[in-house]
Amino acid sequence: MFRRLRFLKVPVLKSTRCPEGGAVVAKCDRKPLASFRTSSVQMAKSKFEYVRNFETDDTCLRNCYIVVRLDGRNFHKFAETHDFAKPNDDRALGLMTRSARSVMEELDDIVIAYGQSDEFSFVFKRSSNWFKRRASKLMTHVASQFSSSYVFFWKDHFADRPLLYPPGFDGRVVLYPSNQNLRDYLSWRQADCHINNLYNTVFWRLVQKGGLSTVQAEDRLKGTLAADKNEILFSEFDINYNNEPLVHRKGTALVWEKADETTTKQVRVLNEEKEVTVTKSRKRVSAHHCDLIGSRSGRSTPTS
Ligand SMILES: Nc1nc2c(ncn2[C@@H]2O[C@H](COP(=O)(O)OP(=O)(O)OP(=O)(O)O)[C@@H](O)[C@H]2O)c(=O)[nH]1
Ligand SMILES: [Mg+2]
Ligand SMILES: [Mg+2]
Repeated sequence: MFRRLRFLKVPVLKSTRCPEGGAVVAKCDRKPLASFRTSSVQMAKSKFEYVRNFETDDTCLRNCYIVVRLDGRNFHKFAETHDFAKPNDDRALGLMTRSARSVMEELDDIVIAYGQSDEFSFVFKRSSNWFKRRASKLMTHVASQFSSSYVFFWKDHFADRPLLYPPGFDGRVVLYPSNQNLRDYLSWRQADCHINNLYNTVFWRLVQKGGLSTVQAEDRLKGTLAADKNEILFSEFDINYNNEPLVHRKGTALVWEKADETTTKQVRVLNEEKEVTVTKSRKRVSAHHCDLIGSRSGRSTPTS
């Protein structure tokens, strides 16, 4: 440490006694501290400043939707370690949604978010100039707000299950220049939700109720189409896949919606206390489990 200081030629401070009170004061045996600061500031502006040029410009192209997608790191293991229910754990899905809601409420310009399994996508409006559209700033703010919320709200969703280690989420930024591209992106993520959920629903039925081992269930489902899986569920387990919970089949979309909030207030009118009701229209994040794209009338009723 001291060797490093010597190398940097930092002035060495010596302690000395005040003649009056005996207090220890610092004394510099080279330049006064103020002049050292001035010269180091000058150096930072001149000699060292070139290092800034190593930073790459990651400004997102204007006029595009900016999508930040997060995905849980090694959540296969995380789900096993924390005994997530198979194939869907509603506590875990609720916690993902709670964390995504926090991202939307705390950060600017997110118009819609969509999540399923261990992932969530956040769509920034095309005109957003938040953090000068710098991809790294946007992505890291989303990832850190989401991760800290996931840990912060864990106990609200897993009351009797302690968090055993800190989870992590990776992030990526993708730009979509047209409405159609964005619609297709969201459709793609929702199709992924559907395909995985159908597979997982049949797979775990075969294991949990059908008495197959995981290897046998995998073999049974090899090469099957969606119609075959629906048929197995219906004929062997009396399950109509279309009646499975929407949140599992469609994932969760978060959007801003206006809602009226009514409060009561005490006011003094002509020296008399009166109670009045005040209604204000506020924007709040609401969750939907529906077809994101497709029939315009396919919107389901909000669940929260
Ligand atoms: N049991 C259970 N597991 C879940 C649930 N949600 C997510 N998972 C697990 O999380 C995994 C998410 O898949 P991926 O994101 O592709 O894989 P990963 O293990 O997170 O690996 P990386 O994302 O590559 O780090 C699933 O395969 C499940 O194992 C759930 O509700 N219940
Ligand atoms: Mg993952
Ligand atoms: Mg995933």
